[in-house]
Amino acid sequence: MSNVNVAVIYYSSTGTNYQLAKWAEEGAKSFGAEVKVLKVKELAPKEAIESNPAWKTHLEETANVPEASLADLEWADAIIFSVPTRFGNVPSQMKQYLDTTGGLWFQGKLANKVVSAMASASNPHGGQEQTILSLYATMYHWGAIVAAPGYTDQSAFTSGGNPYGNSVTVGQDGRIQEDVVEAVKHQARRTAMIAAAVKNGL
Ligand SMILES: Cc1cc2nc3c(=O)[nH]c(=O)nc-3n(C[C@H](O)[C@H](O)[C@H](O)COP(=O)(O)O)c2cc1C
Repeated sequence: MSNVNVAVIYYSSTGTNYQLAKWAEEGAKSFGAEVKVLKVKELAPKEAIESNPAWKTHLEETANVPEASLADLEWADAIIFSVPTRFGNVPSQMKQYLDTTGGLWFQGKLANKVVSAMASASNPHGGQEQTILSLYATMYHWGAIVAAPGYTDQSAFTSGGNPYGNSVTVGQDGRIQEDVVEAVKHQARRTAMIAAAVKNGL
Protein backbone atom coordinates (compact mmCIF):
# COMPACT_ATOMS: atom_id res chain seq x y z
CA MET A 1 0.00 0.00 0.00
CA SER A 2 1.24 3.45 -0.86
CA ASN A 3 -1.02 5.31 1.64
CA VAL A 4 -2.54 7.28 -1.25
CA ASN A 5 -6.28 7.59 -1.81
CA VAL A 6 -7.42 8.00 -5.41
CA ALA A 7 -10.95 8.94 -6.48
CA VAL A 8 -11.77 8.28 -10.13
CA ILE A 9 -14.78 10.50 -10.79
CA TYR A 10 -16.58 10.22 -14.11
CA TYR A 11 -19.72 11.03 -16.04
CA SER A 12 -20.83 8.72 -18.84
CA SER A 13 -24.05 8.41 -20.83
CA THR A 14 -23.14 5.41 -22.95
CA GLY A 15 -20.22 3.74 -21.17
CA THR A 16 -17.04 5.11 -22.72
CA ASN A 17 -15.93 7.16 -19.74
CA TYR A 18 -16.95 4.42 -17.35
CA GLN A 19 -14.54 2.13 -19.24
CA LEU A 20 -11.77 4.77 -19.04
CA ALA A 21 -12.47 5.11 -15.31
CA LYS A 22 -12.14 1.34 -14.81
CA TRP A 23 -8.78 1.25 -16.60
CA ALA A 24 -7.64 4.19 -14.48
CA GLU A 25 -8.71 2.24 -11.39
CA GLU A 26 -6.44 -0.63 -12.45
CA GLY A 27 -3.54 1.73 -13.05
CA ALA A 28 -3.85 3.46 -9.67
CA LYS A 29 -4.23 0.11 -7.90
CA SER A 30 -1.05 -1.13 -9.57
CA PHE A 31 0.72 1.69 -7.73
CA GLY A 32 -0.74 0.41 -4.48
CA ALA A 33 -3.31 3.17 -4.04
CA GLU A 34 -6.69 2.76 -2.42
CA VAL A 35 -9.13 3.56 -5.22
CA LYS A 36 -12.82 4.52 -5.45
CA VAL A 37 -14.59 4.69 -8.82
CA LEU A 38 -17.44 7.17 -8.49
CA LYS A 39 -20.02 8.57 -10.90
CA VAL A 40 -21.55 12.02 -10.72
CA LYS A 41 -25.30 12.25 -10.39
CA GLU A 42 -27.35 11.91 -13.57
CA LEU A 43 -29.45 15.05 -14.06
CA ALA A 44 -30.93 14.49 -17.52
CA PRO A 45 -34.70 14.22 -17.80
CA LYS A 46 -36.13 10.71 -17.91
CA GLU A 47 -37.52 11.27 -21.43
CA ALA A 48 -34.05 12.07 -22.80
CA ILE A 49 -32.57 8.90 -21.27
CA GLU A 50 -35.49 6.73 -22.43
CA SER A 51 -35.04 8.01 -26.00
CA ASN A 52 -31.52 6.49 -26.22
CA PRO A 53 -31.37 2.73 -25.55
CA ALA A 54 -27.57 2.77 -25.08
CA TRP A 55 -27.89 5.50 -22.43
CA LYS A 56 -30.70 3.70 -20.60
CA THR A 57 -28.80 0.40 -20.64
CA HIS A 58 -25.60 1.99 -19.37
CA LEU A 59 -27.40 3.69 -16.50
CA GLU A 60 -29.01 0.41 -15.49
CA GLU A 61 -25.71 -1.46 -15.70
CA THR A 62 -23.95 1.08 -13.47
CA ALA A 63 -26.77 1.56 -10.97
CA ASN A 64 -24.55 0.16 -8.22
CA VAL A 65 -21.62 2.52 -8.82
CA PRO A 66 -21.63 4.96 -5.88
CA GLU A 67 -22.23 8.65 -6.54
CA ALA A 68 -19.37 11.02 -5.78
CA SER A 69 -19.89 13.06 -2.61
CA LEU A 70 -17.98 15.98 -1.15
CA ALA A 71 -16.60 13.64 1.50
CA ASP A 72 -14.97 11.65 -1.31
CA LEU A 73 -13.06 14.77 -2.37
CA GLU A 74 -11.84 15.33 1.18
CA TRP A 75 -10.76 11.66 1.36
CA ALA A 76 -8.89 11.72 -1.95
CA ASP A 77 -5.24 12.70 -2.29
CA ALA A 78 -5.56 12.32 -6.06
CA ILE A 79 -8.57 12.71 -8.33
CA ILE A 80 -8.78 11.43 -11.89
CA PHE A 81 -11.73 12.78 -13.87
CA SER A 82 -13.23 11.29 -17.01
CA VAL A 83 -15.86 13.05 -19.11
CA PRO A 84 -17.42 13.02 -22.59
CA THR A 85 -17.22 16.31 -24.44
CA ARG A 86 -20.25 18.54 -24.67
CA PHE A 87 -19.28 20.99 -27.40
CA GLY A 88 -15.76 21.31 -25.98
CA ASN A 89 -16.85 21.58 -22.39
CA VAL A 90 -17.62 19.22 -19.52
CA PRO A 91 -21.15 17.78 -19.26
CA SER A 92 -23.55 19.74 -17.06
CA GLN A 93 -23.71 16.77 -14.70
CA MET A 94 -19.99 17.14 -13.93
CA LYS A 95 -20.26 20.94 -13.81
CA GLN A 96 -23.06 20.67 -11.28
CA TYR A 97 -20.88 18.43 -9.11
CA LEU A 98 -17.95 20.84 -9.36
CA ASP A 99 -20.28 23.69 -8.48
CA THR A 100 -21.01 22.05 -5.13
CA THR A 101 -17.35 22.28 -4.10
CA GLY A 102 -17.37 25.97 -3.13
CA GLY A 103 -17.48 25.22 0.61
CA LEU A 104 -14.50 22.86 0.47
CA TRP A 105 -12.61 25.32 -1.72
CA PHE A 106 -13.34 28.14 0.76
CA GLN A 107 -11.93 26.06 3.60
CA GLY A 108 -8.79 25.31 1.58
CA LYS A 109 -9.57 21.60 1.50
CA LEU A 110 -9.05 21.22 -2.25
CA ALA A 111 -5.60 22.81 -2.31
CA ASN A 112 -2.76 20.44 -3.25
CA LYS A 113 -5.03 17.68 -4.51
CA VAL A 114 -3.23 16.03 -7.41
CA VAL A 115 -5.51 15.74 -10.41
CA SER A 116 -5.62 14.68 -14.03
CA ALA A 117 -8.41 14.18 -16.54
CA MET A 118 -9.51 12.11 -19.52
CA ALA A 119 -12.14 12.78 -22.19
CA SER A 120 -14.01 11.35 -25.17
CA ALA A 121 -15.81 12.64 -28.26
CA SER A 122 -17.48 11.21 -31.36
CA ASN A 123 -14.90 12.73 -33.72
CA PRO A 124 -11.10 12.49 -33.63
CA HIS A 125 -10.92 16.27 -33.32
CA GLY A 126 -14.27 16.74 -31.61
CA GLY A 127 -13.02 18.71 -28.60
CA GLN A 128 -11.21 16.16 -26.40
CA GLU A 129 -8.27 18.43 -25.58
CA GLN A 130 -10.45 21.48 -24.99
CA THR A 131 -12.74 19.48 -22.70
CA ILE A 132 -9.81 18.44 -20.53
CA LEU A 133 -8.51 22.01 -20.45
CA SER A 134 -11.98 23.30 -19.51
CA LEU A 135 -11.94 20.98 -16.53
CA TYR A 136 -8.38 21.95 -15.61
CA ALA A 137 -9.46 25.61 -15.37
CA THR A 138 -11.51 24.67 -12.32
CA MET A 139 -8.57 22.72 -10.95
CA TYR A 140 -6.34 25.80 -11.06
CA HIS A 141 -8.98 27.67 -9.07
CA TRP A 142 -8.99 24.86 -6.53
CA GLY A 143 -5.23 25.18 -6.11
CA ALA A 144 -4.91 21.60 -7.29
CA ILE A 145 -1.74 20.24 -8.87
CA VAL A 146 -2.41 19.13 -12.44
CA ALA A 147 -0.47 15.97 -13.23
CA ALA A 148 -0.99 15.80 -16.98
CA PRO A 149 0.71 12.76 -18.54
CA GLY A 150 2.62 14.70 -21.20
CA TYR A 151 4.84 12.29 -23.12
CA THR A 152 6.26 10.59 -20.03
CA ASP A 153 5.67 7.06 -21.29
CA GLN A 154 6.04 5.24 -24.61
CA SER A 155 2.32 4.42 -24.53
CA ALA A 156 1.62 8.08 -25.44
CA PHE A 157 2.96 7.38 -28.92
CA THR A 158 0.53 4.59 -29.69
CA SER A 159 -2.60 5.89 -27.97
CA GLY A 160 -3.20 9.17 -29.76
CA GLY A 161 -0.66 11.20 -27.81
CA ASN A 162 -2.89 13.68 -26.02
CA PRO A 163 -0.46 15.19 -23.47
CA TYR A 164 -3.21 16.92 -21.47
CA GLY A 165 -4.79 13.62 -20.52
CA ASN A 166 -5.81 10.50 -22.37
CA SER A 167 -8.72 10.86 -24.75
CA VAL A 168 -10.61 8.66 -27.17
CA THR A 169 -12.92 8.71 -30.15
CA VAL A 170 -16.15 6.72 -29.92
CA GLY A 171 -17.55 5.46 -33.20
CA GLN A 172 -21.20 5.03 -34.13
CA ASP A 173 -20.86 1.44 -32.92
CA GLY A 174 -20.01 2.72 -29.45
CA ARG A 175 -16.48 1.29 -29.57
CA ILE A 176 -13.33 3.12 -28.51
CA GLN A 177 -11.14 3.56 -31.60
CA GLU A 178 -7.72 4.10 -30.01
CA ASP A 179 -5.67 1.64 -27.99
CA VAL A 180 -5.39 3.64 -24.78
CA VAL A 181 -5.42 0.97 -22.09
CA GLU A 182 -1.73 1.18 -21.20
CA ALA A 183 -1.65 4.97 -21.55
CA VAL A 184 -4.63 5.34 -19.18
CA LYS A 185 -3.00 3.03 -16.65
CA HIS A 186 0.21 5.03 -16.91
CA GLN A 187 -1.69 8.30 -16.39
CA ALA A 188 -3.39 6.88 -13.31
CA ARG A 189 -0.17 5.47 -11.85
CA ARG A 190 1.60 8.77 -12.45
CA THR A 191 -1.21 10.78 -10.84
CA ALA A 192 -1.11 8.49 -7.80
CA MET A 193 2.69 8.61 -7.67
CA ILE A 194 2.79 12.42 -7.68
CA ALA A 195 0.06 12.48 -5.02
CA ALA A 196 2.18 10.16 -2.88
CA ALA A 197 5.18 12.45 -3.28
CA VAL A 198 3.11 15.50 -2.34
CA LYS A 199 1.45 13.77 0.60
CA ASN A 200 4.60 12.30 2.06
CA GLY A 201 6.85 15.20 1.18
CA LEU A 202 4.87 18.26 2.21
C1 LIG B 1 -24.88 17.63 -26.11
C2 LIG B 1 -23.77 16.86 -26.72
C3 LIG B 1 -22.72 17.53 -27.30
C4 LIG B 1 -21.68 16.83 -27.90
N1 LIG B 1 -20.68 17.52 -28.50
C5 LIG B 1 -19.78 16.85 -29.23
C6 LIG B 1 -18.82 17.58 -30.00
O1 LIG B 1 -18.82 18.81 -30.04
N2 LIG B 1 -17.93 16.85 -30.73
C7 LIG B 1 -17.90 15.48 -30.73
O2 LIG B 1 -17.08 14.88 -31.41
N3 LIG B 1 -18.78 14.77 -29.96
C8 LIG B 1 -19.72 15.43 -29.25
N4 LIG B 1 -20.64 14.73 -28.52
C9 LIG B 1 -20.55 13.26 -28.46
C10 LIG B 1 -20.09 12.76 -27.08
O3 LIG B 1 -18.92 13.38 -26.66
C11 LIG B 1 -19.93 11.24 -27.09
O4 LIG B 1 -21.22 10.69 -27.24
C12 LIG B 1 -19.28 10.79 -25.79
O5 LIG B 1 -17.92 11.10 -25.86
C13 LIG B 1 -19.48 9.34 -25.44
O6 LIG B 1 -19.02 9.15 -24.11
P1 LIG B 1 -19.86 8.26 -23.07
O7 LIG B 1 -20.06 6.92 -23.76
O8 LIG B 1 -18.99 8.13 -21.86
O9 LIG B 1 -21.16 8.93 -22.78
C14 LIG B 1 -21.69 15.41 -27.89
C15 LIG B 1 -22.74 14.74 -27.29
C16 LIG B 1 -23.78 15.45 -26.71
C17 LIG B 1 -24.92 14.69 -26.09
